[in-house]
Amino acid sequence: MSKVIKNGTIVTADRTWKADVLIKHDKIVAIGHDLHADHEIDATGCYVMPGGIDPHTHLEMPFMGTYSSDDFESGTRAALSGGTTMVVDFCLPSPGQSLLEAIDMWSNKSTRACCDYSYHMAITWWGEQVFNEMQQVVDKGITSFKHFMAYKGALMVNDDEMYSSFQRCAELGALPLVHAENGDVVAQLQQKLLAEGNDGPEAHAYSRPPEVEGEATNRAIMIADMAGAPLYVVHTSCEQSHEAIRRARQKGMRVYGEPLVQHLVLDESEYFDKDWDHAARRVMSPPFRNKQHQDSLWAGLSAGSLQVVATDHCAFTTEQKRYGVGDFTKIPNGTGGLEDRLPVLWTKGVNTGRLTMNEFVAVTSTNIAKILNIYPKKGAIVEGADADIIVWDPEKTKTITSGAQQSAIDYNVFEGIEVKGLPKHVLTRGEIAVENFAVKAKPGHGQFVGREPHQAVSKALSTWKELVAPRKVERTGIPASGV
Ligand SMILES: NC(=O)NCCC(=O)O
Ligand SMILES: [Zn+2]
Repeated sequence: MSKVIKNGTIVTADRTWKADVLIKHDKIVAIGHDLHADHEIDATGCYVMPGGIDPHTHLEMPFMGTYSSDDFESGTRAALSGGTTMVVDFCLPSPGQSLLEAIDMWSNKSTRACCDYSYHMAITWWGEQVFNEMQQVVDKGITSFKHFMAYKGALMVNDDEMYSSFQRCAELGALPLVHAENGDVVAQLQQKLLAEGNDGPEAHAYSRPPEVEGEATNRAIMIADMAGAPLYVVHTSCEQSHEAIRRARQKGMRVYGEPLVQHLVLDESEYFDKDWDHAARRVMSPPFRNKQHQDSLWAGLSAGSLQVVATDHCAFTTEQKRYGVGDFTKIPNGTGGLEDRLPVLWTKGVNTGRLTMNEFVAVTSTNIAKILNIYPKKGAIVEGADADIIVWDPEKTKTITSGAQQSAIDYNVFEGIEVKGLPKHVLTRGEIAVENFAVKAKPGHGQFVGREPHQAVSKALSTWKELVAPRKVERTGIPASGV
């Protein structure tokens, strides 16, 4: 069946204009005037934008002795309800486990996804098997690899492993990702705080100051540069980390930074709430920061030194958070955010003048589609693109409350925030998943999106690496050895 979106204003990362959008099956087939189809979607007073892409989610993730509570069904329903039409989750092999086995496990989990999805692969250990399997992982369309510099004794990799993995990424044209926090320093600070009797959720923030993030970000950038690889820094939360990214980009390095909507909007005072549950529900790594850091992140988005706003959606119930009563290091790290990312960012970004509408589209969709090499299939309103489209009503308001959310957990870190600007209709590859603000997502509709290595970036980096490679100087008249 064909569909046409009529009377709306199209907003993309580059421009804003009036036109109708014609959809056949799962694709956009025409953009123009006076287009007609079997089914008409009225977009009067609305903006028509590419569906959001959240490149950082953890659905049903085994972590800190439990599993994150949203699975691919509830997580992607939550995503669609807030205008996100694609998520990128993580295959997480346990130390020693085959990467290919981890892909099979995640493929079994994702069968009921309501929107399209892709994966990053986490590098949780290093060895010949991992080195070899990385090629097969890339061949299967997973072209980005996450490295945890934190979570010592669990997921953390050391510099030696990271350098080897980044070099392998460079060979394969893959993109390394880092969770940048100095895990050794964090582990020592945690023990010190506990020994001093600081066992509450506020100690989580004390144990992860911005310096541990700035140092790790800078280290990862330098290691990636030496390996000849680009670098994507996930959940950039502070000026120290942003500064390292900004400096690297000014030097011409291909480094990308991703703040989360939570870090942009929620600050460290959340951890000092008298209510233990309130504070623990907001425990995530890196932790929320103060207003100066938030200002730095907002500035980075409009200046272009930071490119993407994600959520790192990793939702735990209150009961799960209570595993850490008496020892903050046992509170499962992670917060939700998938369904609120776009409405909160629009309200706090576009409605305040911090972002233009076009910048909003860039940081929620188009930039990451380009970085992940899936543009313009995703992240664009052009003929031939997947019909992942939001019809956005800028006047619609709601107060965020956990009682009305799609996510499976029992609270919402944005509880009580009034948003203005919501998705009225959402299409996922041509299927209507939200109609007049009502969620109609279909489990099983989502498909895996395979990705190709980014040839242009890897060609540029390998050409440069070859030009500056060490070369033996051929000399005449070498003196005799002095021995
Ligand atoms: N960020 C967080 O606290 N939890 C999710 C896992 C991770 O990405 O670190
Ligand atoms: Zn992380």
